[in-house]
Amino acid sequence: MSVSRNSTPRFDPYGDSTPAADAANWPAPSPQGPLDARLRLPGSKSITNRELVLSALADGPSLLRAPLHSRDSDLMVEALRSFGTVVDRVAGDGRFGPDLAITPAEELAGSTTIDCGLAGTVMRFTPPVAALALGPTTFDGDEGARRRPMSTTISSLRALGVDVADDGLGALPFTVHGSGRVAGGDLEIDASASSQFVSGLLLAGARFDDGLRLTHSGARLPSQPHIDMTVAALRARGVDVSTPEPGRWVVSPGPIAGRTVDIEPDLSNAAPFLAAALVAGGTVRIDGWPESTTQVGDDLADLLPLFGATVERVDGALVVRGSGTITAVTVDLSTGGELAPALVALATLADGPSEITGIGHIRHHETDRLAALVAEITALGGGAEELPDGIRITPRPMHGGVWHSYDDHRMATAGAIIGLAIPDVDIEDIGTTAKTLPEFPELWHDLVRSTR
Ligand SMILES: O=C(O)C1=C[C@@H](OP(=O)(O)O)[C@@H](O)[C@H](O)C1
Ligand SMILES: C=C(OP(=O)(O)O)C(=O)O
Repeated sequence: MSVSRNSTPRFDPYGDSTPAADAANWPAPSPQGPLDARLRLPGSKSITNRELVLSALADGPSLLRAPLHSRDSDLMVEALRSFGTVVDRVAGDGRFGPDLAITPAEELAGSTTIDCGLAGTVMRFTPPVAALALGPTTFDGDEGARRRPMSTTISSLRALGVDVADDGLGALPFTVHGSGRVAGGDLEIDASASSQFVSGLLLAGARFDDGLRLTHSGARLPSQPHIDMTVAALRARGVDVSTPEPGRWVVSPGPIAGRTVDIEPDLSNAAPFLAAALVAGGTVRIDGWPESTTQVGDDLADLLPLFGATVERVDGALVVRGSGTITAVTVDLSTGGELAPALVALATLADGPSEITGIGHIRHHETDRLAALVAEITALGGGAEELPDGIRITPRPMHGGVWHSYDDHRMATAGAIIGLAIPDVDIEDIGTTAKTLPEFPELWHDLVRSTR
């Protein structure tokens, strides 16, 4: 496959429009016919990183079975180790790497620097842990991480009486001067930029002297299922947490139990694979799909039929069939913004204009995803424009070219979806999928080769 370049200026969060070297680009494979794919996916990023934090804060050892091994989970492991948590790799079913045995530290120790990479879960979940540690912990991350909003984490810790030193920009880097304890109590925050501000505080709240009575007072709250996932994970470890009304959570002070947890496969990472059935036609079956789950990726079973798919749950698998025709949609995705890049990619190949709204906050994800999607789709000849709270996609004949990834795993996989249908799409930096799915290129090649 030849590497072709488009000359449309792209959205450039780095202020550096130098295109990546051709050598780094990955020719997106296209199938020879309808798919007949069957696969399993590695563990959920969101569950793995919650369970790692809870295991570090627990009053006894934990075992995470079939956890995710990726850049985001590795960064979380390293962060928790630097507080004194022991995390051992132990033999598991081996499919996607070892299990993790976690022994909490006797006392959490600060005096460390934590590399958050580009992981929202690390930068929003570990500062409250640092507040419980003794000594200063400095947080920093990738250049792109310094653009992600952190002011709610900083101001909420300060409101709880924790000393935090920053440069006043509400972003990384900053230093939490932990004193070994947090008084806790009442706290009002604005979590409209990310649900992770709520989850980070709830995860540590039971370890605060007075627990946590948290109220969200902003205009909207994205990603409610991710907060429900946090509440469920706490309850499974014996923490008394209630939600007396929407936007309010009460965590009683008390121990967090150690436990053995089977980590579910990552259902949000299923989005590009399932979307492929609609683009190429045929069937994609993902085994190990949980019967019930707090993962928002489960909503794909309701979302993909809107695009024209047939979806069935069969013997613990989710089976998606496409006819090769994709129906345009109008959908509010405020609960599942992380699914947006894959669904936007699908919409570029639909039979009419689509609007996906409720996702203004994804401007603060790994990159400004609305700007990045519009830039990359229009560069390949497609039609897309930003809305105040989302994106309008107007399908037009597209052509090959370089699809830029912006260090964003879901931008890279969105390009791969389009590349199933449009010849000569070359993905810049496919390696960025290692953030949550290092196996993506291999699994995608297997999917594309699975034609009947
Ligand atoms: O708590 C979590 O594990 C996540 C919450 C969501 O963040 P936002 O609320 O910032 O969208 C989601 O998009 C992200 O991928 C993971
Ligand atoms: C928004 C995402 O990640 P993060 O956990 O870094 O916020 C994502 O994975 O889509």
